[in-house]
Formats: sequence, structure tokens, C-alpha cells
Amino acid sequence: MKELVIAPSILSLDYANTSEQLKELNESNAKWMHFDVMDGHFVPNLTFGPDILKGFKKCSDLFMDVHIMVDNPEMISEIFVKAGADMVTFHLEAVKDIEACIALCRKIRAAGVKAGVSVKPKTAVDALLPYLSEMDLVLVMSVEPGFGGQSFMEDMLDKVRKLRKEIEANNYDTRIEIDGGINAETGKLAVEAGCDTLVAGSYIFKQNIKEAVDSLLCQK
Ligand SMILES: O=C(CO)[C@@H](O)[C@H](O)COP(=O)(O)O
Repeated sequence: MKELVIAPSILSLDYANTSEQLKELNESNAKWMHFDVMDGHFVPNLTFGPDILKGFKKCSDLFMDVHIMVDNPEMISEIFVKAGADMVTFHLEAVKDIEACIALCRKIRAAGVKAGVSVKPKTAVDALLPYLSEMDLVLVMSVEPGFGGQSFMEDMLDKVRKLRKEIEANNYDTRIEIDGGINAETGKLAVEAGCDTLVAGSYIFKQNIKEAVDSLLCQK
């Protein structure tokens, strides 16, 4: 399994104290920053545009893990590729079919950016299994996407186990990320099930950021 990576979700950052929180984040052992893009249609919330990503990139060297929760991922992925995303993860539910999903992964990769595919809690991962070599990451949502601070859905770990089995059997390079309700306890369960990338929002930004990140990193 790959090295465990923690991706703090800046959806939960305290925007009244942005520079202090960013400084703490940069000094922590987190290697990625999880940047949630929401369009008010695919999910019932609105968040950040490309200029905000450009701003964060000026204040941090963290790997920019951009998760687009939008209806038109073909168009929006291009905008975030241009804005400097290191990874763009879009939703399987937002593309027409698996062929369109693979085509978009190829387009993102051709631009020199890593490509991820995410599934909502009610979507199975089975359709992705034959195509995992086309993806740098699969993101299993362990809450309904849209808001931070929800409770972890433990039954999502079956999807993680299925993905891990397929990745190991074929020696794929694909990461498994989980997002929603992650804390020290649920993070441990997720790593045991086969995740190598943990997104956490409220758990990290509601306490000392470095200590919270370190507590997630000792899950092995
Ligand atoms: O994408 C989302 C929510 O849709 C997440 O990235 C949240 O930001 C995670 O927040 P917590 O559940 O960790 O508070």
C-alpha cells in the first residue's frame, strides 16, 4: 500500500483566521490540501472558484487535491487544470456513462494533471473496477457530498475493500481516498479497510491542526 496521505479539507477552514490557519497547515505533516468545488446544482452548496485556488497556491506548496462536485465536469475540470490543480477528481454520477468517465480521465491526464473519480454513497464502485489503471485516485464519499461535519457512513468501507482487492490483484497505482466524517477513530477503520488517503475537515480545523494531522497519520 502507498504511504498514507492526509488531505485537510479547507471547506472547514476558519476564514476569519485564514492566514494563521494556513500557516499552521503548512507547518503540519499534511502533504495535500483538499479543495472542494461545489456548484449549487450537483450538491446543495456553493464554494470556491479558480481564483481562490490560485490564491491558495501562492500561500502554500501543498499538493492541490481538487474535488469538483459539479454538473458539468468536462468544462469545470478544464478551468481548475488551468488554475493549477495537481489532481482533479470529478463524479461518476455527473458524466453520461463509463466511456465519458474514461475520456475525461484521459483528458485530465493529458494536461499533466492527475485524474480522480468519486462516487456518492449510493453509487457502487463496480463500474470502475475494470478501468482503475485510467485513474490516479478513487474517492469514496462517506457522507452525502455538500457539507462538512456529517457522520461517517461505515458501510462505505465495503467499497474500499473491493477497490483495494482489485488494486492489489492487478498491481495498479491507484490511490483510494475517503472523505466525510473522518476523525482518529473512523480514519483508523478506513486505513484498515485499505484507504491510503484521508480527507478530513472539521476534525482538523476545530483543534490544533498539526496534532490533528499527526493523530490521523498514526493510524497504521
Ligand atoms: O466534500 C466534502 C463534503 O461534501 C468534504 O470534503 C468535507 O469537507 C469533509 O468534512 P468533514 O466531514 O471532515 O467535516
